[in-house]
Amino acid sequence: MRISVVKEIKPQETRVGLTPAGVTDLVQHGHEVFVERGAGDASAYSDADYVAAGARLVDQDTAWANAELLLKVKEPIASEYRFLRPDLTIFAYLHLAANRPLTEALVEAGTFAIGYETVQDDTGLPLLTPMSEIAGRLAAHAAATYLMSQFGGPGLLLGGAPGVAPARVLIIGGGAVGTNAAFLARGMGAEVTVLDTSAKRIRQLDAMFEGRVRVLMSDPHVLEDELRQADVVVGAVLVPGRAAPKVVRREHLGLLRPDALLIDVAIDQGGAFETSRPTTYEDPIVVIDGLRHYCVANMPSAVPHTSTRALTSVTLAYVREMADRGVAAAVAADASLAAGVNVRDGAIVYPGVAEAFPDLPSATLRAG
Ligand SMILES: NC(=O)C1=CN([C@@H]2O[C@H](COP(=O)(O)OP(=O)(O)OC[C@H]3O[C@@H](n4cnc5c(N)ncnc54)[C@H](O)[C@@H]3O)[C@@H](O)[C@H]2O)C=CC1
Ligand SMILES: CC(=O)C(=O)O
Ligand SMILES: [Mg+2]
Repeated sequence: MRISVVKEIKPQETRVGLTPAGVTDLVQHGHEVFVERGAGDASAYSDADYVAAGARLVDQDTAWANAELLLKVKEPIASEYRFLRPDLTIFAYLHLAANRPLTEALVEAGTFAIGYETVQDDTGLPLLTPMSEIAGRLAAHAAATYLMSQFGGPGLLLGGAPGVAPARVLIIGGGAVGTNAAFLARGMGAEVTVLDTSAKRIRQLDAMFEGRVRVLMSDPHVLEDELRQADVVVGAVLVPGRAAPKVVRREHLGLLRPDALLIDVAIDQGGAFETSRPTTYEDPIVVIDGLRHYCVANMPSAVPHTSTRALTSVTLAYVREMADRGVAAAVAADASLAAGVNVRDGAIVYPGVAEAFPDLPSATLRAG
């Protein structure tokens, strides 16, 4: 199969969709791999590394034109829509339920679109989890940084000091993001509370944290009480493939301290806070209703050396499966991969996306 890797052009996106080791693997399986010049630079992979691994270097247009299967990290942005076509499969984070223009573009082009974030196996979301783990850890870094005076914060040290109270971090959603944010924030000495709505998950977290983190079942009263006390609130909820539930509503903001920091990691699915708007690393914080919101939709791009490796380590097996069998046959044979299919043959086939855009064409995913 002809597989292409393009350079990410979303602002400040530094990851790349395949490492040179991944190229070697695919070439050994008899596939042709095209890599856009410079695609790996920010992840410390040079063009020479890709050539040594067996890839052919090409320009952007050629990479898109040659591809049967196109690997990316982030969703295509508007200037890339012109490359979408029916005989193309795209494998990337798509987050379509929060992105109507891209959903329309994929439907109109008839592109076969598989979102990393909805591939689902019996362990959960294997292609989302590594980036969630990284983003969760980075959320603790962001909390520590933006509580400091020099970064516009109230001047609080996350872990406090001997005899002085630590900061209070409220994490809403105790999955991969929430757990990793909690571990790191707790490790830095913060007083951490995690809210979730799944009794099963709450039991797991309770056992995992052994009393070092408060783990509470969320309900409207608990949420309001916790918001009143928080210095930092982290949005980390997910209902796979669907637009994020708006857990913190505009009217809740009045409960918060005026210098509280809101970090909405769930922004890629539309955000867990009603007031959130996506930001980038160029300007991560936006002040809305007087409160600082940190809403970077590609947090792992701050650490591309870590996150590019983590991403290829989980995507490669699926890429190899599609390349070896053909995309349609691989999807028909593997229910985990089939769960990743969001748009196919000009119709939305992922229920959570169809629900977000009821007026766009949708169909039930068929085998083959
Ligand atoms: N901004 C960024 O750069 C990144 C964002 N993400 C996003 O972070 C979000 C969370 O991802 P994961 O932790 O992997 O998901 P997950 O599925 O591991 O965890 C989500 C948790 O939220 C809980 N939940 C659902 N509805 C809730 C509600 N109303 N109140 C409280 N808890 C609720 C679930 O029970 C679950 O435990 C996703 O939208 C994901 O795409 C992930 C990686 C990077
Ligand atoms: C999950 C995702 O959207 C990211 O890593 O940027
Ligand atoms: Mg994202």
